[in-house]
Amino acid sequence: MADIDAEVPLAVVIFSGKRKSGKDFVTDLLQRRLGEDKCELMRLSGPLKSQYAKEHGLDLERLLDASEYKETYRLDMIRWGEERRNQDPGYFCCLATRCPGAQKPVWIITDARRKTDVQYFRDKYGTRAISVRVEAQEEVRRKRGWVFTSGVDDAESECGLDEGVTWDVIITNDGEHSHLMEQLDQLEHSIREKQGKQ
Ligand SMILES: Nc1ncnc2c1ncn2[C@@H]1O[C@H](COP(=O)(O)OP(=O)(O)OP(=O)(O)O)[C@@H](O)[C@H]1O
Ligand SMILES: C[C@@](O)(CCOP(=O)(O)O)CC(=O)O
Repeated sequence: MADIDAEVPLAVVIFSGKRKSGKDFVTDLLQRRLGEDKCELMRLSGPLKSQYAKEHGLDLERLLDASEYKETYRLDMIRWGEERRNQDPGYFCCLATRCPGAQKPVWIITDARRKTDVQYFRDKYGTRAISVRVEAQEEVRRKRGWVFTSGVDDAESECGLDEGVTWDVIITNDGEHSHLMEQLDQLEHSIREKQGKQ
C-alpha cells in the first residue's frame, strides 16, 4: 500500500536499462535539469558496492565508476547481492533511500535491475512512482565498452526486467542527442507535474 502521508518524495523515478545503455548518463542529465537541490540520485548498487568493497578490501570509488575494475568483480557482486536480496528483496532499496538527500522532493533510482526493485517503489509510493526503461542498440552499447559476459548478461541482474514490466516511459539512447533531449523534455514535464500536484 502506498505511504500517502509522507511529504517527500513527490516523485520517484525508477530507471532501468542494460549495461552501457546509458542509465548514469541519462540520470545525470535529468538531475541537472531538475536541479541538484531538488533531486537526489540514488543507486541501488551503492550500498551493495560499499559493503562488498569493505568486506573484500576493494576501492569503492572504482567500483562506482564506469571502469573495467567493477567488471572484474561484477559476477561475484551479483552473487553476493542476491544472497542478501533472497532474505529481503527490498534490502538495497531501503538502504539506498536512507540518505540525507532523501529530504529532496524528487528521487531518481538509477539502476533498478529486478522486478522486486520496481515493485518496492510502486508499492511504497504509488502514483508518485515513474518507471523508466533506457534502451540502446547492442552495437551502440558495444561502442560504449559493453562486452557480453556469460553469467552476467544472461542472468537476472541484466535480464530480470526484460519482460513482465509495463514501463511508464521508454527512453531510446542510441546517441542521437536531439532525440534524447526531446525525450527528456517529456519526462521532465511529467516529473514537474507530480511535483506540482502535491
Ligand atoms: N547519449 C550518449 N552520448 C554520449 N555518450 C553516452 C551517451 N549515453 C551513454 N554514454 C556514455 O557511454 C558510457 C556508458 O554509459 P553509462 O555509464 O551511463 O551506462 P550504464 O547503463 O550506467 O552502464 P552500467 O550499467 O555498466 O553502469 C559512458 O561512458 C557514457 O558517458
Ligand atoms: C552487483 C550489481 O549491483 C553491480 C551494478 O553495477 P553498475 O550499476 O552496472 O555500475 C548488479 C546487481 O545488483 O545485480
